[in-house]
Amino acid sequence: QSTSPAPSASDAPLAEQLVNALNSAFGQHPDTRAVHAKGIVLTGEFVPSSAAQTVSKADFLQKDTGQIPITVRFSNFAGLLDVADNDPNLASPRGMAIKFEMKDGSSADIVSHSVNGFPAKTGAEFRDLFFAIGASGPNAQKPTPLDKFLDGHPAAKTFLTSVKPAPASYGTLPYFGVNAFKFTNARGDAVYGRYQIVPIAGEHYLTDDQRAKSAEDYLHSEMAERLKSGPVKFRLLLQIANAGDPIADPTRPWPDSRKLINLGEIQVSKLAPDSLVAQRDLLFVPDNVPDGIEPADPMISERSGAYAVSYGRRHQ
Ligand code: HEM
Repeated sequence: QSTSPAPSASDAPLAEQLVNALNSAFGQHPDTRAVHAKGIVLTGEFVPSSAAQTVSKADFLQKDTGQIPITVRFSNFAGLLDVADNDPNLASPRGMAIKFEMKDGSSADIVSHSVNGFPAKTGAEFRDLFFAIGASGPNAQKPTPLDKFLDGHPAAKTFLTSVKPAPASYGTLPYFGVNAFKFTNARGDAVYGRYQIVPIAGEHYLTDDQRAKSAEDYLHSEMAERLKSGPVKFRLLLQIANAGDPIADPTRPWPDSRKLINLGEIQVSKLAPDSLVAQRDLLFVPDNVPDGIEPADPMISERSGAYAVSYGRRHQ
């Protein structure tokens, strides 16, 4: 008979601790991701640019590969399936996860969200933040564990207290990969980069009044409506680090002046017939990358361990 570690046991593997920490904040629910639980699944294509192969020999970035089928999942933030799309706190940041499906059966994933930054520098810090959130319910004594955590972690405080306006559409938000990867081209030249995904329709947000009046599932119905007039398009960009830019600290965005390389166009064209069924089987893993791309920020493998644990728990 197997025994589960106590919720905050420090001798459990970090991946388990991370999911325990998320579960302490949101609860553990059947068939539900520990975080980014409510989402919609779509299919589409990625068309690599001719510049992409100058950055990396990764198979999905080669122009001569042609159009690559993709599966995309947009999501709200919280680990709760019933969070309203217009919830002012629990729905943001929004997520965009992409799976590039190669002809040989292999795949590559990008898992991004709608803020250029992160509240924690490392996996351990993320765990401590979420255990603090879990222990700071309405009946917690002041100062709460979260108050204390935020006092010592200014980046987390800024992230949690910054206003994140509700999007008009999942298709009118920019998304950011946040963690840095190393990209190597066929000549062996390497750069560090972070993904940025920019909506071709521009960025559009709701006013507070529009948000308050919008329906609980407005992002789903809006997407169905939007797709009637054609694919929803994004530009996949790579922001290139200058020497000295922080590679292993996602709380620190790189300056906007850094070089951006256009890697290609993402076209999201169709909603999956049954998102709930499709998303159950889907697992996006941040370190699922082909030859030519390597995780550079240690958080990428910490994340990947946690995603696998969450997948296991939601299939129990
Ligand atoms: C240590 C840091 C992090 C931890 C522990 C963590 C943990 C998780 C877990 C457990 C899941 C659920 C996976 C599943 O059940 O399939 C998840 C999903 C997700 N995470 Fe993270 N995450 C971290 C950092 C990030 C960052 C930096 C981003 C954005 C750049 C991000 C964006 C997302 C998105 C969009 C999803 C939903 C993926 C999907 O649609 O299946 N996470 N995360």
